[in-house]
Amino acid sequence: MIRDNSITQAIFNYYPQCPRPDHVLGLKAHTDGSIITVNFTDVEGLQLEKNGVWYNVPIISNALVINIGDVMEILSNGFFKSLVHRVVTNAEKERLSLVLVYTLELETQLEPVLELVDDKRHARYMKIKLNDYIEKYHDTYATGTLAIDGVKI
Ligand SMILES: O=C(O)CCC(=O)C(=O)O
Ligand SMILES: [Fe+2]
Repeated sequence: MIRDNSITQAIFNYYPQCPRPDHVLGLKAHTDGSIITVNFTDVEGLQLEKNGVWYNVPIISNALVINIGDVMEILSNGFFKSLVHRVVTNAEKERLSLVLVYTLELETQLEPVLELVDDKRHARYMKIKLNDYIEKYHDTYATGTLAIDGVKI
């Protein structure tokens, strides 16, 4: 499924020092629209959400943080969950992260892989072309909802 035209994006995120971290987020809550995202940073700020609680992702020297993205959630029929995460700002330090976003060819039809669908476990995500999913992703990002919720059956 991952072919020559599969897309990998490298994104540098820069978060300047912020005098009011209690008022300003670095990046609002979202899931990634990727298969996986690899994140390299050496300053805290990334948080993930579980059951309504935000947890700090610790910095481990020279370690990468790997996030599961929406495409993996769809392909795995929900076995792997795409994580909601955000970045908070910091009054003392600026922060830089390098994020590698791995995804598929834009023409790929996303749907749960057939081996993970049977009578007992029906497909939990509707079929959608990656291109169309990305369009939904940008629309929902702007409105603060999650694209993945819109393709659940
Ligand atoms: O800056 C970070 O650590 C995370 C950035 C992020 O979540 C993203 O680019 O999707
Ligand atoms: Fe992200």
